[in-house]
Amino acid sequence: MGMEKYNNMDGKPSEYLYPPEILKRLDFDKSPAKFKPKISAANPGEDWMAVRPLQRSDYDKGFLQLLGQLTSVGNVTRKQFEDRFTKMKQSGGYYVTVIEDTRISKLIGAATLTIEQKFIHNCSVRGRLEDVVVNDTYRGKQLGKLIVVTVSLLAQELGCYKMSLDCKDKLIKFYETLGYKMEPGNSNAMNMRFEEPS
Ligand SMILES: CC(=O)SCCNC(=O)CCNC(=O)[C@H](O)C(C)(C)COP(=O)(O)OP(=O)(O)OC[C@H]1O[C@@H](n2cnc3c(N)ncnc32)[C@H](O)[C@@H]1OP(=O)(O)O
Repeated sequence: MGMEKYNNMDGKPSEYLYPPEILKRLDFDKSPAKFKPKISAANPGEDWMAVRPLQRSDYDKGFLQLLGQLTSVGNVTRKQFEDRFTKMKQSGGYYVTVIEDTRISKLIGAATLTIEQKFIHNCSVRGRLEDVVVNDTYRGKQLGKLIVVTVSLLAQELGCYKMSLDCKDKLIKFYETLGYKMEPGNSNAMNMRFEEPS
C-alpha cells in the first residue's frame, strides 16, 4: 500500500485513515440513488471537490467544526484528534470519509462507516453508517447523497452483509431514496444513556 502518504500543496505528507484507492473503484450504478446530474466519488462533478478518506491534517481543514453542525463536539485539541486518528487506524474498521472544497481547503461533508466483526453468518462483517453531515451552506446540492452512497458502496465493497443507521424521523425519506428500508417489526432504535454527552 504505497499510497498511504500523499503530499499536500505545502509539500508536507498527509496520512490517510484508509487507502484512498478503494473509493475510485466504487460503482455508483449499483446504488438506487438518483443523481441529477450524475456524480460519483471518483467524479464529484466539480474540479474543486474531492471525496477522500479522512487525513491526519484535517484538524486544520475544519473537520471538527463540520461535525459541530451535527452534534456537540467539545474542545478537542490537535493532540486528542491525532491520538484518536491513530487509534482508529490501528484498530481498523473505521472509514471516516469526507468531501473537501479544495479551493478553500475546507471539509464540507463527512460520513463514517464502521465495520463490526461477527461470528454469525459465517464470520461475516456488518456496517454502520454514522455521523453524516454536510456544511449548511452546501446543502441541497446532492452532497448528502454523494457521501452516504459513497460509504454505503464502500460497505458492500468490503463485504458487509448489511449496513444500518439510526436517524430522526424527518430523514427517513432521505435514506429511503438511497436504498435503506424500515423493516416492519425490526426497526426500533433503543438507547441506554449513561451520561449527558459533553
Ligand atoms: C446516520 C446519521 O448520521 S443521521 C444524521 C444526519 N445529519 C444531520 O442531520 C446533520 C444536519 N443535516 C445535514 O448535514 C444535511 O441536511 C444532510 C446530510 C441530512 C443532507 O445533506 P444535503 O447535502 O442537503 O442532501 P442532498 O442535497 O443530497 O439531498 C438529497 C435529498 O434529500 C432531501 N433532504 C435532504 N435533507 C433533508 C431533510 N433534513 N429533511 C428532508 N429531506 C431532506 C433533499 O430535499 C433531496 O431531495 P431531492 O433529491 O428530491 O432534491
